[in-house]
Amino acid sequence: MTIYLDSAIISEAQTAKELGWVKGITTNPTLLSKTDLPVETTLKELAKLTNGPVFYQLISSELDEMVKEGRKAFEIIGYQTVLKIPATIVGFQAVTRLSPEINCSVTAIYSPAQAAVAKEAGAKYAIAYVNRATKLLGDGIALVREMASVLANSSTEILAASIKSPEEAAASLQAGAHHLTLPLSMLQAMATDRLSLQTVEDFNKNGRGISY
Ligand SMILES: O=C[C@H](O)COP(=O)(O)O
Repeated sequence: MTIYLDSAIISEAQTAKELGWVKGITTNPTLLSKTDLPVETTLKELAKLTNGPVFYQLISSELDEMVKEGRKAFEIIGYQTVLKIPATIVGFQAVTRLSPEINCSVTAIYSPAQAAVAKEAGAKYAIAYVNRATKLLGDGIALVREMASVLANSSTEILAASIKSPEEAAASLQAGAHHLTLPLSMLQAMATDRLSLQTVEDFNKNGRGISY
């Protein structure tokens, strides 16, 4: 299992790096629009702040343009590149073209059938937007479970995105997601429990330890 930061803000990537257990960064066009830096600069800086993958989502919608954009992203980010390619007919064509040379994910999957196509196209990751699916379809966790069933025994891994609570993050993993991507606030929330803080306070109040 791997947990990624879902952000294009450099200071957030720095904070996530300092957390130590965040293993990569996912972006999308909306997240990239939240910084004034040129996209190329942002992607290069994000890549410096993680040893893991940096996900870049293609914005072109025509096949040859998508292939060009994907190769350009690889030139900018390098070996850490994972392309996010939308789950559309042309998107799956682009995955088929690009996956032999660059790691690809299929993003915005809303059905187990699309997950099956992502696998056949050669995607390394199938991305489920859990909370959006709950809002649009009724049960985003069920979508992850159905995708896990379809992708069992394949090398295509499920990345759960659009997570709005620690409970939703844990439920996604229980349903079969291999990885999570979360905004910084959600990463911090996942690591925090009021009872843990209370318990530690109880131990430390009258407790003893080594001098250093
Ligand atoms: O790109 C993936 C994001 O995790 C989607 O999250 P969102 O539903 O909050 O936009």
